[in-house]
Amino acid sequence: MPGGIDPHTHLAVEALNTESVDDFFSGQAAALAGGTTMHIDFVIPVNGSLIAGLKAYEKKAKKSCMDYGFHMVITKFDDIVSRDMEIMVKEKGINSFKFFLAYKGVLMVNDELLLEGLKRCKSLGALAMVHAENGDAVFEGQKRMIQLGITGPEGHALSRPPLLEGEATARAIRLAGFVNTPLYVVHVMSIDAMEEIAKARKSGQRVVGEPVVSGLALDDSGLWDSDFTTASKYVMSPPIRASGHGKALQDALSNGVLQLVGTDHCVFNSTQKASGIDDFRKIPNGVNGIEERMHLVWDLMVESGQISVTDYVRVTSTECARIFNIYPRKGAIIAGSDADIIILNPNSTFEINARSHHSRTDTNVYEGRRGKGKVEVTIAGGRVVWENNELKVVPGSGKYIEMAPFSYLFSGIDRADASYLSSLNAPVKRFKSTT
Ligand SMILES: NC(=O)NCCC(=O)O
Ligand SMILES: [Zn+2]
Repeated sequence: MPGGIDPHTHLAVEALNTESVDDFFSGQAAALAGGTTMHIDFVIPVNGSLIAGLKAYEKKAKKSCMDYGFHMVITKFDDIVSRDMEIMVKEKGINSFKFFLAYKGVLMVNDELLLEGLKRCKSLGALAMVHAENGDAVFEGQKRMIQLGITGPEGHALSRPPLLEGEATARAIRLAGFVNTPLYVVHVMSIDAMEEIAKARKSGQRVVGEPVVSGLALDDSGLWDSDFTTASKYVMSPPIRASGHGKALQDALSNGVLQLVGTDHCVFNSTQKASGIDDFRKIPNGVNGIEERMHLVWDLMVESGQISVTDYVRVTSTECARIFNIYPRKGAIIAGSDADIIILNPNSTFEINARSHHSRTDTNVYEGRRGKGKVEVTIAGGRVVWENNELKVVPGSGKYIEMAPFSYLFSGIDRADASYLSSLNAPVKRFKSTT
């Protein structure tokens, strides 16, 4: 089958945080060992400059051992950002931008900025992505937990409940509908958010919902573990939810309400996580998943009979290639496409643990998990890079994949705009009556 494409990773963020290029490569090695042959990574601008941000990331990525692409994060909006967004799309091969509705005072954008961003994305044919949690309310929830004396990792989940994810998802969807531009909701973690996506899609709105493997496979019980190292490894945002949400997200993936599976892979080791030992607000957010995604999605969804093998290929590879406009170069095994191929043995078993995984991080949120369906061979660009449990990666062999704007999600948007305009019956030509 075609190699996996992970639409949502933060390997470069990890490497920037630790100033260690090795962390970027260890994440990539993990990806290849897990059957993912391309990842799309988030670039967070340095000092608000998209161009400087991209340069910093490009430096890290030079010795990449696998194919990769970039999304770009927008944290402010002015004429310079607007121009830089155009450069990113027209010259740098970036066709999506992420807006954080959470992380108040750091990355969060308000509705005015989100609207400006949505309009700019639409004009460039770029896909707007949202991290959907109400950051103002999260801030309030965090204060509430601290006042209650809840300073440990469980306070993270308690301070940002599903309703805040549902609210922000609904708001982003409505604003994207108002602008009439496609919207991609990253890391959908709750029933509340999923139901907003279901409603919008039913009405015909172009909304893509991305569950991540942690949201599908885990529940929040780990956050209540009495060992801080164990509990803190599960801290990510939106939080891993109470039991019941994961199964609902699985159902939504199998019935088409949600379209593709990402990881949001963004790991911090236990020393980094320990910076929040006295205050959950200081625990860096993020969990692993890039090595586990293909295995766990197979085991959870195919082995259990919830989706077909064809649907597995769609949600782990093909749909991502189509949304980010790189199909059929990626996401397919046909003449002319890159020879990114994996062999997954459905009868072979896997067991996950931090001792044997390929990321440099020292914990794994799936520790001890066993299942069926193991990637035995990974071929990237026609070269075997993983076989007999052995990695054969060559630094520098990975290519930067440019992604063109105006994916299929934009087709017909202009006609919908035209019919909206003709439906207005305005402006009304008026005369002023004389009395
Ligand atoms: N999700 C998370 O906790 N970490 C990565 C950054 C983000 O996507 O919010
Ligand atoms: Zn996010």
